[in-house]
Amino acid sequence: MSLAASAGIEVEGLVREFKNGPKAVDGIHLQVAPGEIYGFLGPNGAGKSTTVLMLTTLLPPTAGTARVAGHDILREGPAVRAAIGAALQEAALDPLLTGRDHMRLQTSLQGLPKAQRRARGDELIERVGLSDAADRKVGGYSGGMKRRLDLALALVHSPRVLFLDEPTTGLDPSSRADLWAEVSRLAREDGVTVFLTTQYLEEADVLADRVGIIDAGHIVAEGTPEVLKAEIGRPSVEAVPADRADRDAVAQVLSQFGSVVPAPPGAAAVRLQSGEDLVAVVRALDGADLRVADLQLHQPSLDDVFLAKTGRKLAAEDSPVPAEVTA
Ligand SMILES: Nc1ncnc2c1ncn2[C@@H]1O[C@H](COP(=O)(O)OP(=O)(O)OP(=O)(O)O)[C@@H](O)[C@H]1O
Repeated sequence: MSLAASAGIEVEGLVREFKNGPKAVDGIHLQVAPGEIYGFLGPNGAGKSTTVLMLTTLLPPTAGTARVAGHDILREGPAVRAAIGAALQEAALDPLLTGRDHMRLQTSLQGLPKAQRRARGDELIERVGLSDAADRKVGGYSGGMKRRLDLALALVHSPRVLFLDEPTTGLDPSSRADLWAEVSRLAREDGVTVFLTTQYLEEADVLADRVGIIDAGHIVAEGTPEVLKAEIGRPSVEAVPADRADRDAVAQVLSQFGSVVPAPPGAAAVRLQSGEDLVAVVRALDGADLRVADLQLHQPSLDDVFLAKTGRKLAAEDSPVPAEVTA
């Protein structure tokens, strides 16, 4: 078995049809390499959770199969479950137990030797930033704290593959950024393969090495966020001259770098011929003795990708971008 197969995910023609319901997942193929963060992006009802339930062996597929960490989800369920960790949408937390109680139960359920349970629980509680709240009942935790505890519980047995189903839905930007940083660290430092579903464009964009966009049970686009966006179109650059009277002169200089696109009053913009041109634009403006108050590069977004593939916008409202992620 190849290394890729042993710690990654390989999905072949996976289908799930619900009785009297839709074909929630309609023949998807995908591969996730070991240590890769794969962002599974799609609107409500696209088939993301159904896919995760099948890959974690909680729901049998109608057709097709998959190998997770080298094990077939149909024939080797126990081996799959031993290799994976999962934080799903319905976190099974008991409001009357503390965070530390949950860790104690989970370390025991996962069969950790008694002598190691306490230390492993404390280590993970600290890693997800819950040390101060560890002895409080979970009923009093915020949504973000519950998500973080859920992540810690999923990590108890050091899984090689981690499934996160919409891990940051409903979280405030700072809790979201904390969780992104931890997921990023798990992949980069510990080599954990991460399959993460999300409705948030920025989450997929910032966190995922590769993104699969799912709509109505079909994967409509797949690739690195950069490549997907590059397929849609080149970035545009918009300049606001320091002196409004220079607008036409600035537009003239910009036009050497691409085709003119609409810009707000007082500004000029072009769609660049290549993504590398911003420095050249600055030099050219400088060379023409034109000062700019603002110069911005607008990259096409994953929403543009979704729009191009499905004819619809993915999200009317999206999450704000957290300040920093330590990727
Ligand atoms: N148990 C079920 N019985 C019947 N239909 C179902 C069942 N579970 C999911 N579906 C349907 O399958 C489709 C895909 O649902 P799924 O939960 O996988 O989507 P999702 O992309 O995870 O959406 P969300 O972002 O809302 O969680 C939806 O139309 C949903 O209504």
